[in-house]
Amino acid sequence: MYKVLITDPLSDHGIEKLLQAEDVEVVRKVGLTGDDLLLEIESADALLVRSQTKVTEEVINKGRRLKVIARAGVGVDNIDVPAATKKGVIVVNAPDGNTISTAEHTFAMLISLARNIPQAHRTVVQGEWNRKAFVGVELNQKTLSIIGFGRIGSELAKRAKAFRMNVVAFDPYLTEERAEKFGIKKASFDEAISVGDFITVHTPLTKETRHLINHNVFAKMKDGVRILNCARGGIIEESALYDAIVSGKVAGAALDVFEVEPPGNHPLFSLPQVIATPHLGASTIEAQENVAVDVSEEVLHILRGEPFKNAVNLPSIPAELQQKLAPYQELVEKLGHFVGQMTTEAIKEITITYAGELADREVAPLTRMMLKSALSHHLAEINYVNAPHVAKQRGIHVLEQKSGHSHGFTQWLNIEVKTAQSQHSVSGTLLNGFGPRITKIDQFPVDVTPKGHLLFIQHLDQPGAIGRVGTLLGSQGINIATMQVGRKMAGGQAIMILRVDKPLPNDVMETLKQVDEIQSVMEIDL
Ligand SMILES: NC(=O)c1ccc[n+]([C@@H]2O[C@H](COP(=O)([O-])OP(=O)(O)OC[C@H]3O[C@@H](n4cnc5c(N)ncnc54)[C@H](O)[C@@H]3O)[C@@H](O)[C@H]2O)c1
Ligand SMILES: O=C(O)[C@H](O)COP(=O)(O)O
Repeated sequence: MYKVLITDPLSDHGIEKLLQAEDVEVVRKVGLTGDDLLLEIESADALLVRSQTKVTEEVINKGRRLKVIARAGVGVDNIDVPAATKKGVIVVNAPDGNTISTAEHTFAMLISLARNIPQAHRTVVQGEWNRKAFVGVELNQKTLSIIGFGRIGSELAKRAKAFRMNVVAFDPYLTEERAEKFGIKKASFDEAISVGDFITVHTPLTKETRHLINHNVFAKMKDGVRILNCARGGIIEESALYDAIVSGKVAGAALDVFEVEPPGNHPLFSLPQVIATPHLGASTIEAQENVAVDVSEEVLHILRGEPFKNAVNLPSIPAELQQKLAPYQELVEKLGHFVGQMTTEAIKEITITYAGELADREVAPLTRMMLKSALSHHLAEINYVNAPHVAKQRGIHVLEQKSGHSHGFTQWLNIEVKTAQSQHSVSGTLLNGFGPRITKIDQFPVDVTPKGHLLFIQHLDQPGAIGRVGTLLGSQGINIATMQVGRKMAGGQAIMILRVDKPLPNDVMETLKQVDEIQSVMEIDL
C-alpha cells in the first residue's frame, strides 16, 4: 500500500483516481509544517503540494520511502529540486493545467489596470461617485510587451491580439516562425522594454530572472508604462517598482505574486496606482481540477513503475522516443547488472557504445538506465533519477559514444567498466522475436540469454574442465539449465556461463574454486 500525503488544498474531484486506487492510502493534512510534516513524510511514498508547502532538503531527507514529489501547478520554487535529485526522488509538476486560467487572470488584471476598476469599485461601495479620478486608457492599438513567451505568455498574446493590441515578446527561445505564427513581433529585451505601454513578465524565477526588472530597466521604459506580474514575485524588484511609481515613470502596476508571500502590509499597497490579488492566477475550478488530475495520474504511474511525463528533475522523453527505446530497456539494464556484478573494485570510468540502429537514436535515457543498473551493485540508494548525479559526485567518468561497427547485428551495444586494477566489458543485442542476448563478455564471444541465476567461471581451455564442473554441481544437486562456453583460442583463456536453478551454497562455491583449471567463479543474478 502506498501512502500519498497531500499538504496543500487540492480539488476533491481532481484527486478521485488516487482516492479510488486500491493500492493507495491518501492522507490529507492541509497546512502541515515543521515537525508535523517531518513526522508524516517519514512513511510517505508520495507528497502532493501546491505552492504553500515548503519542501526543504530536511523534509526530503526525512522521507525514507519517498519516491515522488508532485506539484499541482507549474512553479517548483517551493521544492528543493537539487536535494530531491540527490536523493533520487522524482519531482513532477502539472505544467499545462493552469495555463488558460493564469492567462485569463493576467488579462483581467490588464483591463483592471487600464480602467482602474479595483480603485473605482472601492470608492463606489464607500458611497463616493468620483468619475473624474478614474479616467483610464484603451488597450486598442497599445503595445503589450511580453517577457517570457512560454505557455502563459503565448496564451495571453492571443487574448491581447483579440483586443487589437500590438504584441511584442522577448524570450531567448522564441523563434521568428513561432512569433509569426502568433502574429506578434519578436524583440530584444531592450526593445521590448522600451516600446511597451504595458509590460508583463511570464518567465520562471531563476538566477537570471531574479530582479530582471530593476532600477536600470525601469529607466529605459516609456513614461507612463503599466507593469504586470502574474508569474513569480522577485522577477520585478519591488523596491525599484515602488520608486518608479513614486517618480511618475510607471503609471500603474498589477501584481498577483510577491517576493515574500503573503506580503503583509507592503509599502507598494500605500500607492493607489497598485492593484493586487493574492496569487490567484491558477485559482479557478477548472485549473485546480486539471492540475490535480494531472499530478494524481503521474503519481500513480510513478508508484506503479509505469511511464510518466512531466518530471522536472529528469530530461523529458518525447512519447515517440519512449516507444522506440522501450524494447532496449531490458537489454541495457541486464548488461548494466552483469558488468556491475563482474566488477568488484571502485569504478573509475564507464563507457557505453551504441552501434547499428541505435547509433541513429537519441540514447541518453538508455545510458541513464544502464548507469543505474551497473552502479546499483556498488552504491546504495541509486536510481534512474540520481544515477548521473551520483556518478559525477563519486568522480566516475561516464562516456557515451556511437560507433559505425555493429559486429553484424542490427543493433549492438557495449558497456565497458574501468577500475584502477581491471577492466570489464559486456556486449549485447536484441534478437528479433527472442529478446536480449549477451554476445560478448570480456572479448569472449558468447550467446547468453541474460536471465536467472548465472555462474560466471573463468578457466583454462583444457580437456575435462567442463565435465568436472558439471560433475561437481550434479553431485551437489545443482541443476544446470543452460551452459555457454567462450574462448579466444584453443588451450587459452576461456569462460563458462552456466544458468543454474538455485544459488550455490558457500562450500560448493569454494570446492568449485579449487578445480585445477578454474581461475575465478562468480555468481551473477539477472
Ligand atoms: N500566478 C499564478 O498563479 C501562476 C500560475 C501558473 C504559472 N505561474 C508562473 O508563470 C510563469 C510562466 O509559466 P508558464 O507555464 O508560461 O512557463 P513556460 O515554461 O511555459 O514559459 C516560461 C518562458 O520563459 C522563458 N524564459 C526563461 N528565462 C527567460 C528570460 N531570462 N527572459 C525571457 N524569457 C525567459 C522561457 O524560454 C519560457 O518560454 C512561471 O513562473 C510560473 O510559475 C504563475
Ligand atoms: O506556479 C503555479 O502553478 C502557480 O503559481 C499556482 O500556484 P498555486 O497552486 O499555489 O495556486
